[in-house]
Amino acid sequence: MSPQEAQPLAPKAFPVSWDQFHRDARALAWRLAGHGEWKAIVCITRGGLVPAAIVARELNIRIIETVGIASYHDYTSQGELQVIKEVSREVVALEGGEGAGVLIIDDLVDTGKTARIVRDMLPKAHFATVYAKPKGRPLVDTFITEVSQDTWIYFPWDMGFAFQPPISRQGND
Ligand SMILES: O=P(O)(O)OC[C@H]1O[C@H](OP(=O)(O)OP(=O)(O)O)[C@H](O)[C@@H]1O
Ligand SMILES: O=c1[nH]c(=O)c2nc[nH]c2[nH]1
Ligand SMILES: [Mg+2]
Repeated sequence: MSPQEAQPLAPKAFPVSWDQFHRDARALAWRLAGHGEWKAIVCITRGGLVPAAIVARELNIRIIETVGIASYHDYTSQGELQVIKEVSREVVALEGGEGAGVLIIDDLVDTGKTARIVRDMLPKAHFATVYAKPKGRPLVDTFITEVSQDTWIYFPWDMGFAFQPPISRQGND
């Protein structure tokens, strides 16, 4: 089901283009560059894959691990969180364990439930997202843009070009 067909989770829309996403993810890399050397990235799939690729390229990080968490269904509701793939033991054990020297990356933090689970897996890691909503913000160490809790962020990989009716025709049907 598309977000248009479904009853959206939030009334306000924040559409993000590929250009804007690339700029924001690069801005995140600039901010993280001041924190020293990262031994590895753990990206939260699937949304964390794209920002992780951009940050890894900018900061020359070569060890990229994934943790798979899913919770949102059809863009309409958040169900029970499912851990689909755990972090490998090798990455947990880096730098003495518990995620020290590890950078966790996701596209956004919303309620913070996903972030909580991954933080508990890697309590010493640094958690970074491109976007943050107020409820999840306390769980993130570094982010770029905050949007309000009643905003739904539309990522470029979820969108395509579509005809827009003229403003004069909208709401007149
Ligand atoms: O802060 P929360 O309320 O937990 O929500 C944030 C999470 O929700 C989205 O992932 P989703 O579960 O939709 O899976 P996906 O990354 O595979 O799209 C997003 O990529 C974050 O990982
Ligand atoms: O595409 C998305 N946009 C959002 O605002 C959001 N919040 C949780 N999960 C999300 N996925
Ligand atoms: Mg996700």
